[in-house]
Amino acid sequence: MLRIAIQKSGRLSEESLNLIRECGISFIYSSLKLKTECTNFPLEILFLRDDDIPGYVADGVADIGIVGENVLVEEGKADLTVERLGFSRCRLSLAVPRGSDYESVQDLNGKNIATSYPNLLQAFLEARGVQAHIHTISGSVEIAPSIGLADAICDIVSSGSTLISNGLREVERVFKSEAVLIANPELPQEKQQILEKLLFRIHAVQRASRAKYILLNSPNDKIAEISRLLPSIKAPTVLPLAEEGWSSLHSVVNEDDFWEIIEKIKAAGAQGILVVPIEKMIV
Ligand SMILES: Nc1ncnc2c1ncn2[C@@H]1O[C@H](COP(=O)(O)OP(=O)(O)OP(=O)(O)O)[C@@H](O)[C@H]1O
Ligand SMILES: O=P(O)(O)OC[C@H]1O[C@H](OP(=O)(O)OP(=O)(O)O)[C@H](O)[C@@H]1O
Ligand SMILES: [Mg+2]
Repeated sequence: MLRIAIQKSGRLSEESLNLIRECGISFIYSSLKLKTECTNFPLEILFLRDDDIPGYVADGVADIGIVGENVLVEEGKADLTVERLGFSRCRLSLAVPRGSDYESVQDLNGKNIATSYPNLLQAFLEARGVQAHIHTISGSVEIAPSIGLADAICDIVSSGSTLISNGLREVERVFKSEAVLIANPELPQEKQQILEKLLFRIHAVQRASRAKYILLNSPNDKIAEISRLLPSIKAPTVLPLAEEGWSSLHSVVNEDDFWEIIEKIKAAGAQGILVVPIEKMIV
């Protein structure tokens, strides 16, 4: 049985649970239970505070875990990373009171900065030759300037609305983060095999989430041209339509390139274009 540690309650929790579910793994979830065994895969889930996850994985209390890169790097455990997961994207930023005359990072020399990420902040300031006083606090960092605790803050930003609500202005980006899967580097072979099975499923889910299945009708004399414009796993599928001279083309396109491809194939004569989500994708 492989043990995975995920955040009990917070910004990582829902998507961590979703990822496990999308891998076809079932479990009984109750917000009061701190541990659950999956029913159809050799996995046990531990629900923990996110800050504790890198330490537990490094010590082998949990075999693998899901945590924000910001916490992982802050704790000096980046080498545990196995896979970037693409959710809970955010940044660690420096912010100052909105009315402040801040111009460059040098203005922070000698200033007090409140943060929950002293190591990441120290490394950022050191690289720019800035010496500031770092006050480490564990939460509600955005309140610090308004209660006279600090001149600036360094905290997680996503939409920026917490900064705005607290009269702050983002001035420097210190670190970019997303959720990552981490693993103990010395897993016994049986656990390593379970991890590989899990990774195989995660890759299928990730690939599918970026891809769309596309179906379209094409005049037979345009099949070659449209096929050249369509990316695919191997080559597009071509099926005859009930109407003479027409075929249906099926393929897989990446979400990022999607609109550009649609424009081109439409111009080349494609009609009746349907785009549908893909649940799993194994290549
Ligand atoms: N607003 C946000 N948008 C996207 N991701 C975020 C956001 N805030 C935080 N994160 C990411 O999610 C992680 C967990 O954030 P959260 O605010 O739930 O942590 P926490 O309050 O320290 O939780 P815990 O109680 O488990 O210690 C962060 O370390 C960061 O990687
Ligand atoms: O830029 P925004 O979209 O406003 O998000 C940023 C906020 O989100 C996180 O806190 P969260 O809401 O998770 O609460 P917490 O303080 O309990 O961690 C983070 O610590 C910021 O305060
Ligand atoms: Mg925490």
